[in-house]
Amino acid sequence: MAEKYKNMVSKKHYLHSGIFNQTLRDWQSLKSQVLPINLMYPVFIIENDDEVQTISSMPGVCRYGINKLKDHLTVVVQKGLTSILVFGVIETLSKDEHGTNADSARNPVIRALPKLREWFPDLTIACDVCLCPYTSHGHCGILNPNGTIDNPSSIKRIAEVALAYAKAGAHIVAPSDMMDGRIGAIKSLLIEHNLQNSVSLLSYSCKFASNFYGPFRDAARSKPSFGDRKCYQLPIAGEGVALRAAARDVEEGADMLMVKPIMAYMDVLKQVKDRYPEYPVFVYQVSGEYTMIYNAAEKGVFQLKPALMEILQSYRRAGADVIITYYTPLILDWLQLKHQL
Ligand SMILES: NCC(=O)CCC(=O)O
Ligand SMILES: [Zn+2]
Ligand SMILES: [Zn+2]
Repeated sequence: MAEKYKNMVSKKHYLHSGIFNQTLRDWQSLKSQVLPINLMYPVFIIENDDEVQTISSMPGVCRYGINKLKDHLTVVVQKGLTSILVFGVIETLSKDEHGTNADSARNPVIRALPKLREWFPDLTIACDVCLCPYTSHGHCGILNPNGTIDNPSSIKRIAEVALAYAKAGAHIVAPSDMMDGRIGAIKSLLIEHNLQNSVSLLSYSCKFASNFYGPFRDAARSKPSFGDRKCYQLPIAGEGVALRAAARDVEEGADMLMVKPIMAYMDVLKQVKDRYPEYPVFVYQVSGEYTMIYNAAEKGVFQLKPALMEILQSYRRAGADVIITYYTPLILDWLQLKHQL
């Protein structure tokens, strides 16, 4: 008999009464909603304006020449896309010690920015700022002859590249290099050029030396030719140094912060958001996370849509304001469908 269990739940401890239909469930979850404004879409731009290249390590993701990117983005913008994060990828242009082609006139991002601004006047455009896709050694900064980071030269160069993207039309510059002092260097240079009111600075403040970047290095042709990035990207278990990195970037003038990757770093996200509630916090669902989820769905571990929405809502619940994800076009499709119901 269940009789004796009848009065076991006190009045205020019934939870079912708050969640028995979808609207009620949504009300319990409003702060973790995923809307178009919460998504930023990373795109790879190549030199040949009329080419599309598939990326074998990232099924469903392509690199686009600017004319092809126009067609692709036109569709996604119609579905509600609000922002993109642009990466340049070079093939025939040369790579050297200083990453000369990061901001040369022939750089695909420099060439694309004015066109993107013209074609998509309501789209907010962020540019990843780093040297690794453009240096002969594939590291994110300038190196000393012994292979260590030359930090002063690196931040001078990174700031120059950020300024070039800003001048070419980027609304947001997003340095991912992890050199010490780059946020301050970029902010000062932007102010010097009177861009303090029109260009925003999104810091990859907590970027870890992760195992999840593999497919991206193939996508962006940015693999280091020797060594690894452990001397400048954060140690994976380094909670304290990650929080110091966020604090420093706030101090140096970042407008927005980031935690990257995210799946294995949600505790860091939570702490960063709790410490800096007044700053928008971005998370980057990186290439390895993208591909891992894709492959799991392919193998029937779960259905892509409900599982991915569960993952994205968990990032919002943990404090993410914006999620940078290669799944953005697909998610926007789903969100549109939901509104048509
Ligand atoms: N600055 C971008 C990366 O370092 C990697 C992103 C990814 O793996 O998707
Ligand atoms: Zn880099
Ligand atoms: Zn990077």
